[in-house]
Amino acid sequence: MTSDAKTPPASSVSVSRGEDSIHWKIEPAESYGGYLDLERLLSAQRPRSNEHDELLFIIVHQTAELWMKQSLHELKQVVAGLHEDRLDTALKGLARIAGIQRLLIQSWDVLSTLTPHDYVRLREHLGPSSGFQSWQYRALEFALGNKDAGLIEVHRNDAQRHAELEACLARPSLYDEALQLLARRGVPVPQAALERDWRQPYVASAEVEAAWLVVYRDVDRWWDLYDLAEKLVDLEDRFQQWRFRHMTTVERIIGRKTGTGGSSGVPYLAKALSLRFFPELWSLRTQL
Ligand code: HEM
Ligand SMILES: N[C@@H](CC(=O)c1ccccc1NC=O)C(=O)O
Repeated sequence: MTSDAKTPPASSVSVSRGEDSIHWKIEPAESYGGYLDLERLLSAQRPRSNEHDELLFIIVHQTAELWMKQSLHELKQVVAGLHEDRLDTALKGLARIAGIQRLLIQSWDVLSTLTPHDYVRLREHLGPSSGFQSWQYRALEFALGNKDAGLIEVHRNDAQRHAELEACLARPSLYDEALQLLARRGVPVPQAALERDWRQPYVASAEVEAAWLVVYRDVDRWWDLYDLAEKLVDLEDRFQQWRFRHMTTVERIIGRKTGTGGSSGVPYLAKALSLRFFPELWSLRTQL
């Protein structure tokens, strides 16, 4: 690092608040912007139209993709934590993901300032592109347990992405790992849930519900598993809030138009609201 703290430029006296050890001469590569690669980050917004609102549209999506990247990174640690019986590690990651989810839910407040009038004009420039093609979103859904293999077909022309999603599909989900943990602790989990083809969608069963009921009926004995289960419910609750805000934001902006990705639009998004990552954690409540 090149610094010359002794000689702040005369013009800096009023702005340096009397701090005379500030590093004034910094090589760009070693600076804040260099470390964060801001040159690249801030030149990655390339609007296709002259519409004022297109920058917002791009930035909301790009920040969502960055937060999805961080969530996937945390989820890996959460799943590994469960796999290795390190529940504290798993809970720490889940708390961080919860913070990210709150941000993502709030970001709909910014995007819903986009009016239908402004959006139709920039929509013409989107072609067939759609959030439906977000491979990180699909990886998140798979990691959480919504194994809908057909949806990776849209990445068929991108061998690398396709292979990554295939790998993600073939790994046990967060819920699969939670059930393994339950079984290792001595809660009777049916074999069918412990040894299954991870690529297949998870199918809810009365036996798995009964296993969770063991935990929920004696929370003092199974406190850490109960705590984990409630954190999973929180996660799914917030995921649904995100889906719901997506759907309502879409409806207020494009109404009942079909989507650029080729789906029915709002009806397609509404169907996702009946999906469940951790079905028995919801159904067991009726039995308590
Ligand atoms: C003006 C704002 C938006 C509109 C009008 C919109 C519209 C839509 C529509 C109509 C679909 C259905 C697929 C299709 O295109 O046919 C969709 C899917 C999707 N959108 Fe958006 N969207 C918006 C903002 C966002 C944002 C900010 C994100 C964040 C990354 C996002 C992520 C997704 C994802 C992940 C899907 C696939 C959902 C699934 O398969 O369950 N969208 N969107
Ligand atoms: N499916 C949207 C288009 C869209 O939203 C979109 C297009 C390009 C990049 C991100 C998008 N956002 C989420 O789906 C529409 O039908 O208007």
